Amino acid sequence: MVSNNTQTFLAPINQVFPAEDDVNKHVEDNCSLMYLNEATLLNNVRVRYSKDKIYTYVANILIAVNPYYDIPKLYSAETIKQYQGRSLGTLPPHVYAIADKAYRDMKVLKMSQSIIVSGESGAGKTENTKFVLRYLTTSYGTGQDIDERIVEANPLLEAFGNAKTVRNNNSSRFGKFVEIHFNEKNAVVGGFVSHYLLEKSRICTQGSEERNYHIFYRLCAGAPEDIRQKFHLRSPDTFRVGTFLYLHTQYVDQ
Ligand SMILES: Nc1ncnc2c1ncn2[C@@H]1O[C@H](COP(=O)(O)OP(=O)(O)OP(=O)(O)O)[C@@H](O)[C@H]1O
Repeated sequence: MVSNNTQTFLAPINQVFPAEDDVNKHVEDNCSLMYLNEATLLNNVRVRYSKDKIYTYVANILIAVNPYYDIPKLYSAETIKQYQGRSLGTLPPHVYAIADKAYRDMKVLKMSQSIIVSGESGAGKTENTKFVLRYLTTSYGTGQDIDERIVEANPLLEAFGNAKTVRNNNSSRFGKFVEIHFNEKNAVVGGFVSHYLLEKSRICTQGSEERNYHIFYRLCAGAPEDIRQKFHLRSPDTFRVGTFLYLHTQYVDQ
């Protein structure tokens, strides 16, 4: 017999798991839960999310919930400073803490480090990857052009490889392997992005409620006159898709 104060119902014993009495209590690391099962883990993440604490650890893995709005100061310059050089777990869970751990491990172990970002469409992978890049270039850059160039390459890549889908207005339709290169003094000196499996079919056809790659609409809206003439650019509503396939291929190949 299970009771949640308002309702009592019967459940098979193999579907009933122990939980703490106070369902509003939350912890920064799921490993610290008194009872660890799927329900307590999800409840912990849910309670934290309701308090704008979108990050939770499972040891040195970070769970991020997409808040779909800008949480004040969560990614501010002050927050970046706070996380610099701090061990995982000394401050509230944050994607900056993961970035800093990777950086410190690279320095100490003198080995390349990888951060794997995974999740369903719209989970926040692209945004969190950008926060990691911003953190590393701001904290450990040389203060030269290259820092900004690494961060500012993203809008360009997104123009050609991101599109509106029914699940995400800015869905990445390609896989990305982002490298950040450091010199012997452990300062950021470069970057390299490899891309995989661009969804090329989207250039010709999109499902209803979905769109072509952002660059298509940007060109239709603001291309210089010579490009407008060359590719017969008009309003996107009247555009015949075949022409754009040629245009997109030309730009991507450059
Ligand atoms: N930490 C965050 N704070 C505020 N908004 C966020 C955050 N993470 C994600 N979002 C919002 O959610 C949207 C979708 O996130 P994002 O594009 O990162 O998902 P994704 O996992 O990369 O999806 P896809 O696999 O479709 O590319 C973003 O455009 C942004 O509006």
